[in-house]
Amino acid sequence: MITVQNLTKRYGDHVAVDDVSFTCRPGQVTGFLGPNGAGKSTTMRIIAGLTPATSGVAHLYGVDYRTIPNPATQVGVLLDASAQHAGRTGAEILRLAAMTMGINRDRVDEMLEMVSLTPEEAGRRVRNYSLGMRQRLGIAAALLGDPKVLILDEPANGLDPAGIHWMRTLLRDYADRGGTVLLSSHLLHEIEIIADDIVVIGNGRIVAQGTKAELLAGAGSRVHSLDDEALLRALTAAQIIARPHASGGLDVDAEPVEVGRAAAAVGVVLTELRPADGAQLEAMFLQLTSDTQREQPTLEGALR
Ligand SMILES: Nc1ncnc2c1ncn2[C@@H]1O[C@H](COP(=O)(O)OP(=O)(O)OP(=O)(O)O)[C@@H](O)[C@H]1O
Repeated sequence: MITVQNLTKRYGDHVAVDDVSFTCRPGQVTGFLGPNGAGKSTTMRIIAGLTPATSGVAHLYGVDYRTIPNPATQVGVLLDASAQHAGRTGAEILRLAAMTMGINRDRVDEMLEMVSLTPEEAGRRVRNYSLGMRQRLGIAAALLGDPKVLILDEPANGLDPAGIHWMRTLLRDYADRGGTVLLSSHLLHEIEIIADDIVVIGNGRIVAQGTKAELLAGAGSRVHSLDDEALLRALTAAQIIARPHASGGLDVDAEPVEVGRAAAAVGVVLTELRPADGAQLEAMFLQLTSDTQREQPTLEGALR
């Protein structure tokens, strides 16, 4: 369980984290979303005892990280996969960590196998690792002490699609066994699939939080039919707002059952009907953080 209460971090005049409060529940994956520079890493660093807060508290099971004896056996942290000693091999890094934690070295081989680093790769120096291999090693290090809480900053960074799928399964399994996961990611689709709870931060302030179901409730439907024009007319007649989607079909501000009813009433054949997905989280994210998004420069100048 992670409890963050009225957390503020100032760097000089700059407020990086501004009165932030949220809770991460055991058995759930909490997705932490926000644009670049929103304050995600700073918040996670404070929770993991690496940066002092200016005010407010960040507690793990009711206590400050820095007061936990042998914290790596309670809290697994992956904040920067490139922060490992580049001159050591993956296996050496894990063995040293196991020694520091006072845990059995057999666990190192178990973890290497779990993150799919082969013995040959584990014997290579980390400076020669790809980003995805570093992430796998970082995840192995975070899980080494069999902690109850995981704090992961952009763990999917650099992983290939199979790696992302693997991580998703791993974290789901971990949470299902009662673990608490706080996970930041820029991959909104990933968060949409894996997170149970979502916290959105913009400019250091929380702009939304809740269960994924709450935040995406009423997100509407995506529908494809053999006659979208007739369907659009039928929906409009039923006072349901709908608009054509850029890649075909319609986005509808109503639940699938209402769309199906309107289509059935006019005999339009549906080829696909489902609750709106990832695009909806993206729309929510962009809307909630619109004040804090950077301007997107056009390519005009660059292409000249
Ligand atoms: N040590 C520091 N000194 C001064 N400013 C800092 C320091 N660390 C972070 N900041 C500032 O605090 C703000 C929040 O940074 P943070 O790294 O927490 O954002 P983030 O949400 O993790 O961003 P990203 O998605 O780009 O990783 C930024 O404006 C950043 O420049």
